[in-house]
Amino acid sequence: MNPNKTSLTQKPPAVRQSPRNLQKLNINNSPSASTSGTPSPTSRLSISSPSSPNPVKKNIKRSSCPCGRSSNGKDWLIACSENGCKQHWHSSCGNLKGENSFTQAQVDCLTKQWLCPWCYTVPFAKPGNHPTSLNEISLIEKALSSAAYQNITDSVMDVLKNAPPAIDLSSMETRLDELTTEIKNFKKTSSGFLAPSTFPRAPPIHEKRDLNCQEKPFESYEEKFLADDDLDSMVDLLGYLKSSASFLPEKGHEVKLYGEPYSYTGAKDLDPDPIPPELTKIVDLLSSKFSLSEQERPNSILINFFPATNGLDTNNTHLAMHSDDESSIAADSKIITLSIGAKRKIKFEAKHSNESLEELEVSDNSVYIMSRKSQNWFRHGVPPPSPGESTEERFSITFRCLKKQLSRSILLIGDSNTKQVTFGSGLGKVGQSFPGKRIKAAKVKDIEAKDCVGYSNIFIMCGTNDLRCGYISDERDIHCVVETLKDKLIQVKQLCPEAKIDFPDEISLQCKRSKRTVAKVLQLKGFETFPLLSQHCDIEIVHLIRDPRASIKSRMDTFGKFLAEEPDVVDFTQDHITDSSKKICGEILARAELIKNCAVAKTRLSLLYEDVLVNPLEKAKELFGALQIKWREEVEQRVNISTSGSLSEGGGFGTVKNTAKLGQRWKRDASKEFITSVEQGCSVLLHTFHYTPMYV
Ligand SMILES: O=C(O)CCC(=O)C(=O)O
Ligand SMILES: [Fe+2]
Repeated sequence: MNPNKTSLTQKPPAVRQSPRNLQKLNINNSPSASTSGTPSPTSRLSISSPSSPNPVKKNIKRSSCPCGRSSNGKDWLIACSENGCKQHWHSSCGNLKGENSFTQAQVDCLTKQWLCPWCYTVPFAKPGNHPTSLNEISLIEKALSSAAYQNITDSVMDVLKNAPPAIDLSSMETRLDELTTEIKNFKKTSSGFLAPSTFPRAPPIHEKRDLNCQEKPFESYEEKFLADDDLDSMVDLLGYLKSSASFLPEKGHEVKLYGEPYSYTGAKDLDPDPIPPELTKIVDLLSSKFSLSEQERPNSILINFFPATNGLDTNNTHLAMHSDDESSIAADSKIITLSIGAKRKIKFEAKHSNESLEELEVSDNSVYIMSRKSQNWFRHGVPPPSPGESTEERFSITFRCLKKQLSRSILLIGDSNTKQVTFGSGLGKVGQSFPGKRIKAAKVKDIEAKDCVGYSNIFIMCGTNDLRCGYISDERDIHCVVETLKDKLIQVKQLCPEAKIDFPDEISLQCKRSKRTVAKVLQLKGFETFPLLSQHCDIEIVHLIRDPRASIKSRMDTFGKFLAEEPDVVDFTQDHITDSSKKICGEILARAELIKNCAVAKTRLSLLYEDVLVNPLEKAKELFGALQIKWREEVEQRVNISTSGSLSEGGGFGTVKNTAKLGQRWKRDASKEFITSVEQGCSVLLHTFHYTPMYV
């Protein structure tokens, strides 16, 4: 929880410093001129009332509001930024209701390009320009109805009221720089981050890097394992291998491999022989005795031969400390070792602390079992006998379950967006060539490093839900999410150093070619602080707006059954759809307004999702143009390929879609009752962005 939450709703102090081009009423010095020049039509603040009268300006003093009244110092007096105007207005007369909740920095930012009711012109396009605009009614008229505007204004004020107090931007900037470097470094090396600096909020929740596990260094040990007959045939096989010089030397011992090729550090290229009948019999015995499934059945057998020593050269009979942590060994399998010959000690140690653990003394005809997972926490080895100590020869026959394609194994840890990815065999499933599984983690805190053990590729796809939460109110909360994710990634990296780890770019992505950092933000609460941020960062905003009937349907389908688990999700039961839709649309409109008014952002662009789906190439070019990114042939090909497939290609996560059909799918899937409820709740948004209602 955000420890500062309560302070966010506190009333601002009674005495405030006057911001640039703002003055308290009754103070008579003239305002400083706006520095922003004439804004483009799309950058105009549209929360002023367009139906205000247009009184003659001449007789009104510039330092006082056209209403001619005093607000006794309770209201801000705001100067219009239009060069030829510069008229001052009480914020409430200028339809900036609730302005007392503004922090000074917010007022400063918002008023840079504020246009008063006299100068403001409507930024919306004429009806008929949008492909979904089928009727000829004057949408402008509808959009300009004062009720609609009041609704928007209220939404904006709602958001602003919950805005955080003014932040020490210089320290925030430092922290942001650090964070950018941290993310860059982490992406590059997938290792250490900088220590958190003095960031002006309660420190992020640093979860304990808990690398403890439920695994034991070895699971079981059993003596007198083979019956006499099986033992005799094993001894015969080992004698034959020795006499036929079949073992290949390694440091401190010799080896012979059967079955699936097993490669490990320090191994010469071992050319395996097929598993002989004597060993197949033992594999059968192990499988039934330890109830191994077909997926865990050993298919690779490595025999180690430890020569005898009379105590003179004890270093010729040992196996160095190591872990059998190769990704080719099935994640959930067991490593089983049968010992034949002299009694020897097996040493274990904890990898992350280097602590030595209890030794296991293995005798002739005994079996000990280690889990594959335990290999990421523990090392094991066969130490040489003490100098002067003599020992007879020993063989260890080690059984493993290997699969070549496991070197591409995948663990997908993700939120509900990933639930469509299914592993296994068959059409539409991932698994034939990329075996693996999905583990649910709705939020970053749910990521468990121990789940990653044994997988070659780890995809972590969650974070969106964290950013949507009610307690996210500004950048510092986002930092907390980033810090938690960072901690989790470090844990995973520590535990699975060999695994390739990838995580979503919901939070940030570096584009080297265009030298930009891209942040994809989904319904981010606290977006209103972006104007503040953008004073210190070079910000370009692309706002993608989607038909609320489609997006609410999609949210309902995704979260419908997660309501209890994710309390921040709005209520989508039929009786509440209208209210929930109203709330969602209010937030979207408020965000649209804030983006439009973010005077300092270099570029602001609004795109309708449906337009992008219908004309992907044209819209992509428009986007590249607006952001001044060079259009390239490869991009054109990419857009064409990914937007002209069949609708279902690749399933929900496919990267090829027939986008033209996609945008209209909600009409097929949603009921009339549902659409009607959403249209009732979203009438303002539908009209504002020229979506044609079906039933309301
Ligand atoms: O000989 C033993 O008991 C251990 C063998 C082993 O660790 C290995 O083959 O990887
Ligand atoms: Fe081993």
